[in-house]
Amino acid sequence: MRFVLASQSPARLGVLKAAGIEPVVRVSGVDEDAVIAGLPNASPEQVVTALAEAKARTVVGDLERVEDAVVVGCDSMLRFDGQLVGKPGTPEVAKARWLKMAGGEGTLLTGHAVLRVRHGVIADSAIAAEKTVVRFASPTVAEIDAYIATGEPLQVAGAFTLDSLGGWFVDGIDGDPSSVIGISLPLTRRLLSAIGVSVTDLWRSTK
Ligand SMILES: Nc1nc2c(ncn2[C@@H]2O[C@H](COP(=O)(O)OP(=O)(O)OP(=O)(O)O)[C@@H](O)[C@H]2O)c(=O)[nH]1
Repeated sequence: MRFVLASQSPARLGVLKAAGIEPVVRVSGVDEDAVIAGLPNASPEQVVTALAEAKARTVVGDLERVEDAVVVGCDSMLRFDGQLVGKPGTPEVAKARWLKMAGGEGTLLTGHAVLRVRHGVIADSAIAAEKTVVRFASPTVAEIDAYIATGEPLQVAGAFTLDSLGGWFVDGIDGDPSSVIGISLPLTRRLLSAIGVSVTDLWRSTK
């Protein structure tokens, strides 16, 4: 069975490979702003699951010659201070966010879409969001500036990482750590089971 990760995220790929999966990567290139614009009254969970599903569905057409595949799409955003935010985009936005985040907490939501695809046709799907509460430390302004200068915060949802430089500034989490990094292993296991796939079988499968 082919396992297709519809994401450019090196972190998602790393989590899956460390957990015994050898995904084929197919970047969806979905216009996330366009999807969000079409969801004016959606809840945060609805936004991240809609984005995850859009990403997964986008790559299905490439699989016409594949008899049996699983396609996984994900999307991560941070709910903080009453807002749902993705990547900061600029150093200025990253700094403004960190000045607010320091000493506080937010909820990192990751939407997951798991599709069963046979010869390019979606045979089954399972979609859900995982939530992890993140308690931020209180870095100094100089530490925030140094962190932003590395460029890392600009590449990630919520302008922080758990497993890289940002880890110095996270006091703790309540919930699934893999979901914060980009893909929840326990939730993905449950979604795979819902479409008739046992994750342990995937450990032995090749690309
Ligand atoms: N390493 C790491 N990456 C994180 C963390 N939190 C969020 N990210 C990354 O931030 C990015 C969130 O943006 P998304 O829009 O979900 O995904 P993307 O990177 O744009 O890639 P696509 O799935 O192709 O859209 C993902 O690459 C996540 O892996 C973290 O704690 N650690």
